[in-house]
Amino acid sequence: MDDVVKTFPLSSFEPPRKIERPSREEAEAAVRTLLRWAGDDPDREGLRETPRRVARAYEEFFKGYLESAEDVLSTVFEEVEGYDDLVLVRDIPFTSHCEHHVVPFVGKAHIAYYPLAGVVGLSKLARLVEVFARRLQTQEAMTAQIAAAIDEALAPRGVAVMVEAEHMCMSMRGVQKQGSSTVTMQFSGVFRDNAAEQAHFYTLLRGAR
Ligand SMILES: Nc1nc2c(ncn2[C@@H]2O[C@H](COP(=O)(O)OP(=O)(O)OP(=O)(O)O)[C@@H](O)[C@H]2O)c(=O)[nH]1
Ligand SMILES: [Zn+2]
Repeated sequence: MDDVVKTFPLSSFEPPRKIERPSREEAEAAVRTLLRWAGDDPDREGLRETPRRVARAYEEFFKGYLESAEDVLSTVFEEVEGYDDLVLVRDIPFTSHCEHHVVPFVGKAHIAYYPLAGVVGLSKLARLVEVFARRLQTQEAMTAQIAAAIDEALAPRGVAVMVEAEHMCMSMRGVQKQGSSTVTMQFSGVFRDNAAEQAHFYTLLRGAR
Protein backbone atom coordinates (compact mmCIF):
# COMPACT_ATOMS: atom_id res chain seq x y z
CA MET A 1 0.00 0.00 0.00
CA ASP A 2 1.23 3.48 -0.81
CA ASP A 3 1.90 6.12 1.81
CA VAL A 4 -0.09 8.73 -0.08
CA VAL A 5 -3.43 10.43 0.17
CA LYS A 6 -5.94 8.09 -1.40
CA THR A 7 -9.59 8.24 -2.19
CA PHE A 8 -10.86 5.10 -0.53
CA PRO A 9 -13.75 3.27 -2.15
CA LEU A 10 -16.25 2.88 0.66
CA SER A 11 -19.71 1.41 0.35
CA SER A 12 -21.56 2.14 -2.84
CA PHE A 13 -23.90 4.53 -1.08
CA GLU A 14 -21.28 6.44 0.89
CA PRO A 15 -19.38 9.25 -0.82
CA PRO A 16 -15.66 8.51 -1.20
CA ARG A 17 -13.63 10.07 1.58
CA LYS A 18 -10.15 11.46 1.35
CA ILE A 19 -8.14 9.84 4.10
CA GLU A 20 -4.52 10.68 4.68
CA ARG A 21 -2.74 7.38 5.13
CA PRO A 22 0.18 7.65 7.56
CA SER A 23 3.57 6.32 6.58
CA ARG A 24 4.48 2.77 7.58
CA GLU A 25 6.97 4.26 10.07
CA GLU A 26 4.19 6.28 11.71
CA ALA A 27 1.96 3.19 11.87
CA GLU A 28 4.72 1.12 13.45
CA ALA A 29 5.48 3.89 15.96
CA ALA A 30 1.79 3.86 16.94
CA VAL A 31 1.97 0.11 17.57
CA ARG A 32 5.06 0.64 19.77
CA THR A 33 3.06 3.18 21.78
CA LEU A 34 0.19 0.71 22.25
CA LEU A 35 2.63 -2.01 23.34
CA ARG A 36 3.93 0.38 25.99
CA TRP A 37 0.32 1.23 26.90
CA ALA A 38 -0.25 -2.52 27.41
CA GLY A 39 2.66 -2.47 29.87
CA ASP A 40 5.41 -4.14 27.87
CA ASP A 41 8.77 -3.10 26.41
CA PRO A 42 8.67 -2.83 22.60
CA ASP A 43 12.47 -3.13 22.52
CA ARG A 44 12.62 -6.56 24.11
CA GLU A 45 13.65 -9.37 21.77
CA GLY A 46 10.22 -10.96 21.27
CA LEU A 47 8.50 -7.67 20.45
CA ARG A 48 11.11 -6.08 18.22
CA GLU A 49 9.44 -7.20 14.97
CA THR A 50 5.89 -6.87 16.30
CA PRO A 51 5.12 -3.33 15.06
CA ARG A 52 6.07 -4.41 11.53
CA ARG A 53 3.93 -7.56 11.83
CA VAL A 54 0.96 -5.63 13.20
CA ALA A 55 1.14 -3.06 10.39
CA ARG A 56 1.13 -5.91 7.86
CA ALA A 57 -1.72 -7.67 9.66
CA TYR A 58 -3.73 -4.42 9.47
CA GLU A 59 -3.25 -4.44 5.71
CA GLU A 60 -5.02 -7.82 5.65
CA PHE A 61 -7.68 -7.04 8.25
CA PHE A 62 -8.64 -3.80 6.52
CA LYS A 63 -8.00 -4.45 2.85
CA GLY A 64 -11.69 -3.82 2.17
CA TYR A 65 -10.93 -0.09 2.20
CA LEU A 66 -9.01 -0.58 -1.04
CA GLU A 67 -11.75 -2.59 -2.71
CA SER A 68 -15.21 -1.71 -3.92
CA ALA A 69 -18.47 -3.58 -4.29
CA GLU A 70 -18.75 -2.20 -7.81
CA ASP A 71 -15.54 -3.96 -8.87
CA VAL A 72 -16.58 -7.27 -7.35
CA LEU A 73 -20.06 -7.22 -8.90
CA SER A 74 -19.09 -5.74 -12.27
CA THR A 75 -19.52 -9.00 -14.21
CA VAL A 76 -23.23 -9.78 -14.45
CA PHE A 77 -24.34 -12.79 -16.49
CA GLU A 78 -27.42 -11.49 -18.19
CA GLU A 79 -28.23 -14.84 -19.76
CA VAL A 80 -29.78 -16.98 -17.01
CA GLU A 81 -31.48 -19.50 -19.33
CA GLY A 82 -34.93 -19.21 -17.89
CA TYR A 83 -33.89 -19.32 -14.23
CA ASP A 84 -35.80 -16.78 -12.20
CA ASP A 85 -36.12 -18.43 -8.79
CA LEU A 86 -34.20 -17.92 -5.58
CA VAL A 87 -30.41 -18.04 -5.44
CA LEU A 88 -29.16 -18.62 -1.89
CA VAL A 89 -25.54 -18.83 -0.77
CA ARG A 90 -25.47 -19.65 2.90
CA ASP A 91 -22.77 -20.05 5.54
CA ILE A 92 -20.25 -17.62 4.06
CA PRO A 93 -17.71 -17.30 6.88
CA PHE A 94 -16.18 -13.93 7.67
CA THR A 95 -14.06 -12.15 10.25
CA SER A 96 -14.52 -8.44 10.76
CA HIS A 97 -13.59 -5.85 13.37
CA CYS A 98 -16.03 -3.77 15.35
CA GLU A 99 -15.62 -0.06 14.87
CA HIS A 100 -15.99 0.60 18.59
CA HIS A 101 -13.14 -1.48 20.01
CA VAL A 102 -11.23 -2.71 16.93
CA VAL A 103 -11.80 -6.23 18.22
CA PRO A 104 -12.94 -9.09 15.95
CA PHE A 105 -16.45 -10.24 15.37
CA VAL A 106 -16.67 -13.57 13.63
CA GLY A 107 -19.54 -15.31 11.96
CA LYS A 108 -21.40 -16.28 8.83
CA ALA A 109 -23.38 -14.42 6.22
CA HIS A 110 -26.28 -15.82 4.20
CA ILE A 111 -27.28 -14.08 0.98
CA ALA A 112 -30.33 -14.71 -1.18
CA TYR A 113 -31.78 -12.89 -4.16
CA TYR A 114 -34.36 -13.36 -6.90
CA PRO A 115 -32.66 -12.61 -10.23
CA LEU A 116 -34.42 -10.35 -12.67
CA ALA A 117 -31.96 -9.06 -15.24
CA GLY A 118 -29.06 -11.40 -14.52
CA VAL A 119 -26.98 -13.24 -11.96
CA VAL A 120 -23.44 -12.89 -10.66
CA GLY A 121 -20.85 -15.60 -10.17
CA LEU A 122 -21.47 -17.27 -6.82
CA SER A 123 -17.97 -16.53 -5.59
CA LYS A 124 -18.67 -12.82 -6.07
CA LEU A 125 -21.19 -12.93 -3.23
CA ALA A 126 -18.50 -14.31 -0.93
CA ARG A 127 -16.06 -11.66 -2.22
CA LEU A 128 -18.67 -8.99 -1.54
CA VAL A 129 -18.85 -10.11 2.10
CA GLU A 130 -15.05 -9.76 2.26
CA VAL A 131 -15.12 -6.20 0.86
CA PHE A 132 -17.34 -5.02 3.69
CA ALA A 133 -16.10 -7.34 6.46
CA ARG A 134 -12.53 -6.16 6.01
CA ARG A 135 -13.29 -2.69 7.25
CA LEU A 136 -14.17 -1.31 10.67
CA GLN A 137 -17.82 -2.20 10.98
CA THR A 138 -20.97 -2.60 12.91
CA GLN A 139 -22.82 -5.78 12.09
CA GLU A 140 -25.92 -3.80 11.14
CA ALA A 141 -24.05 -1.56 8.69
CA MET A 142 -22.26 -4.50 7.11
CA THR A 143 -25.57 -6.33 6.61
CA ALA A 144 -27.17 -3.26 5.02
CA GLN A 145 -24.15 -2.58 2.79
CA ILE A 146 -24.14 -6.12 1.39
CA ALA A 147 -27.86 -5.91 0.56
CA ALA A 148 -27.59 -2.43 -0.97
CA ALA A 149 -24.65 -3.39 -3.17
CA ILE A 150 -26.54 -6.37 -4.63
CA ASP A 151 -29.62 -4.23 -5.16
CA GLU A 152 -27.56 -1.63 -6.99
CA ALA A 153 -25.55 -4.00 -9.16
CA LEU A 154 -28.24 -6.53 -10.10
CA ALA A 155 -31.57 -4.75 -9.60
CA PRO A 156 -33.07 -8.10 -8.57
CA ARG A 157 -36.68 -8.71 -7.52
CA GLY A 158 -35.47 -8.84 -3.95
CA VAL A 159 -32.47 -9.39 -1.68
CA ALA A 160 -32.26 -11.03 1.74
CA VAL A 161 -29.10 -10.89 3.82
CA MET A 162 -28.70 -12.45 7.24
CA VAL A 163 -25.54 -12.21 9.32
CA GLU A 164 -24.86 -14.18 12.50
CA ALA A 165 -21.78 -13.35 14.54
CA GLU A 166 -20.09 -13.49 17.90
CA HIS A 167 -18.52 -10.23 19.03
CA MET A 168 -15.24 -10.61 20.90
CA CYS A 169 -15.81 -7.19 22.48
CA MET A 170 -18.68 -8.85 24.35
CA SER A 171 -16.81 -12.05 25.22
CA MET A 172 -13.16 -11.06 25.86
CA ARG A 173 -13.87 -7.76 27.58
CA GLY A 174 -16.67 -5.52 28.79
CA VAL A 175 -19.72 -7.54 29.73
CA GLN A 176 -17.76 -10.82 29.16
CA LYS A 177 -20.57 -13.01 27.89
CA GLN A 178 -19.12 -15.89 25.87
CA GLY A 179 -21.18 -17.65 23.25
CA SER A 180 -23.92 -15.11 22.62
CA SER A 181 -24.61 -14.55 18.96
CA THR A 182 -26.08 -11.54 17.21
CA VAL A 183 -28.35 -11.93 14.20
CA THR A 184 -29.01 -9.09 11.77
CA MET A 185 -31.01 -9.16 8.57
CA GLN A 186 -31.83 -6.80 5.75
CA PHE A 187 -34.58 -7.37 3.20
CA SER A 188 -35.44 -5.55 0.02
CA GLY A 189 -37.99 -5.91 -2.79
CA VAL A 190 -40.21 -8.97 -2.56
CA PHE A 191 -38.58 -10.01 0.71
CA ARG A 192 -39.40 -6.72 2.36
CA ASP A 193 -42.98 -6.65 1.10
CA ASN A 194 -43.90 -10.28 1.62
CA ALA A 195 -43.76 -12.12 4.95
CA ALA A 196 -44.14 -15.46 3.13
CA GLU A 197 -40.90 -14.77 1.23
CA GLN A 198 -39.10 -14.02 4.48
CA ALA A 199 -40.47 -17.26 5.93
CA HIS A 200 -39.24 -19.12 2.84
CA PHE A 201 -35.76 -17.65 3.35
CA TYR A 202 -35.70 -18.70 7.03
CA THR A 203 -36.90 -22.19 6.13
CA LEU A 204 -34.15 -22.61 3.55
CA LEU A 205 -31.56 -21.43 6.07
CA ARG A 206 -32.73 -24.01 8.56
CA GLY A 207 -32.97 -26.70 5.86
CA ALA A 208 -30.90 -29.84 5.43
CA ARG A 209 -27.16 -29.24 5.17
N1 LIG B 1 -25.22 -2.21 17.51
C1 LIG B 1 -23.97 -2.70 17.54
N2 LIG B 1 -23.25 -2.53 18.65
C2 LIG B 1 -22.00 -3.04 18.66
C3 LIG B 1 -21.43 -3.74 17.59
N3 LIG B 1 -20.17 -4.11 17.94
C4 LIG B 1 -19.99 -3.66 19.19
N4 LIG B 1 -21.09 -3.01 19.64
C5 LIG B 1 -21.41 -2.35 20.92
O1 LIG B 1 -20.93 -1.04 20.93
C6 LIG B 1 -21.17 -0.57 22.24
C7 LIG B 1 -20.20 0.51 22.62
O2 LIG B 1 -20.66 1.01 23.83
P1 LIG B 1 -19.92 2.14 24.68
O3 LIG B 1 -20.69 2.30 25.95
O4 LIG B 1 -19.68 3.32 23.83
O5 LIG B 1 -18.48 1.48 24.95
P2 LIG B 1 -18.00 0.53 26.11
O6 LIG B 1 -17.95 1.29 27.42
O7 LIG B 1 -16.69 -0.08 25.68
O8 LIG B 1 -19.17 -0.56 26.20
P3 LIG B 1 -19.19 -2.04 26.80
O9 LIG B 1 -18.90 -3.00 25.68
O10 LIG B 1 -20.60 -2.24 27.30
O11 LIG B 1 -18.16 -2.13 27.89
C8 LIG B 1 -21.17 -1.80 23.14
O12 LIG B 1 -22.46 -1.97 23.66
C9 LIG B 1 -20.85 -2.95 22.16
O13 LIG B 1 -21.47 -4.16 22.51
C10 LIG B 1 -22.23 -3.89 16.43
O14 LIG B 1 -21.83 -4.48 15.42
N5 LIG B 1 -23.48 -3.35 16.45
ZN1 LIG C 1 -16.72 -3.82 19.97
